[in-house]
Amino acid sequence: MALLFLLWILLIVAIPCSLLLLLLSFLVRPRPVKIPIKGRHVFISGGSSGIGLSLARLAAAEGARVSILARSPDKLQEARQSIRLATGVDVAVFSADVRDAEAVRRTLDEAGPVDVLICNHGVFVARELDLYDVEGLKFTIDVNLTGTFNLIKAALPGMKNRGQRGPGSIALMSSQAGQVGIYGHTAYSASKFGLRGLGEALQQEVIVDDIHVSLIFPPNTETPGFAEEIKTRSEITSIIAASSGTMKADEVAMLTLNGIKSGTFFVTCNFDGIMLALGTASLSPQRSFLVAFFEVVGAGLMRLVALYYQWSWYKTIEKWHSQKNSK
Ligand SMILES: NC(=O)C1=CN([C@@H]2O[C@H](COP(=O)(O)OP(=O)(O)OC[C@H]3O[C@@H](n4cnc5c(N)ncnc54)[C@H](OP(=O)(O)O)[C@@H]3O)[C@@H](O)[C@H]2O)C=CC1
Ligand SMILES: CCCCCCCCCCCCCCCC(=O)[C@@H](N)CO
Repeated sequence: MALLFLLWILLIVAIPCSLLLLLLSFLVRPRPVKIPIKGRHVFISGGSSGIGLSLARLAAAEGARVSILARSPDKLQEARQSIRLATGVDVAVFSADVRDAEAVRRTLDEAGPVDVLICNHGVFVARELDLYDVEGLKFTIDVNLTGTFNLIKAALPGMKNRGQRGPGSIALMSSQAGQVGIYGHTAYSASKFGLRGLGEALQQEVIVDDIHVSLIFPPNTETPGFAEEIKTRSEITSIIAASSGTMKADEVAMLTLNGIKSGTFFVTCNFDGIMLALGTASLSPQRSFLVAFFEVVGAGLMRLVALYYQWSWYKTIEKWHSQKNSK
């Protein structure tokens, strides 16, 4: 009897799964790639603080030639000093506002050809849309989205003419708020969702140049920017964003760099991020047939988990408003 049961399991589970794995190992595109960091030019925007500073320190420690860009010259010098103290490596610093396309172009010309571009800069002021002024909405989109276009546009010619310097990478620092809309983050989520469309389209355009795109999706991360954000954001934003916990900048940086090195398109940072990636896979590229397997077999369950989170969030919103109205 037990033997029959085992045979039955083999027939209806193991064989279809094996066939699916075989099919996916043929289908997944683009093909897997490894991106070296040692001896390569890694250019990091927003590299003077938070996740970007951790990334710069990590890349320098791994033997990369590192350039960091940000607006404040003082913060850049402090960052340069802290990286030198931590790694003994002297990084190049460039002061420019990513919204200024001409300044970004001049910066990338001066920095020289880039092998790994990490578009990490970002601003995030959480506020309900009707309390946001138009300038504030425009500022968020201009920095987070248009600024990223400016960086890629300026870096791409040099990246395409790398010669025999191996595969290149363009990494876009998104957020879990770029996978699901978050209360109080209308402009921010719009800007981060925009990075996904940019990344998916760009990967199709630059695969021929052996350039590989990664999108990074951190949860709340302990950084100076986050410290500012939590001072003013709504309680609802805090409750919803807390669904995925809070990570350290060094942890996110290590996962980011590992994701870039392994050519991963969706780089997740925690278990909630893995569920989010499975739940939002849609038509995104996938290089790993194993991850593709879980995307295929897990899609239905992830939708159920997502509906639970939506139920929980709308319950929170309803409760918050009823408490506010009862005061
Ligand atoms: N912290 C978090 O909870 C999370 C952050 N992220 C994302 O990670 C990235 C880094 O965030 P985090 O480390 O927290 O941010 P920080 O505020 O700590 O650092 C932001 C960096 O970006 C630079 N920057 C900001 N605006 C511009 C601009 N217009 N031009 C050039 N550089 C600019 C800042 O330097 P300067 O001000 O001198 O220009 C600074 O170096 C962002 O894209 C953010 O959206 C994603 C998920 C969670
Ligand atoms: C399919 C099932 C999904 C289950 C998991 C859902 C959890 C989502 C939580 C979203 C948290 C968003 C944090 C944004 C952090 C951020 O970017 C701001 N701090 C500004 O930087």
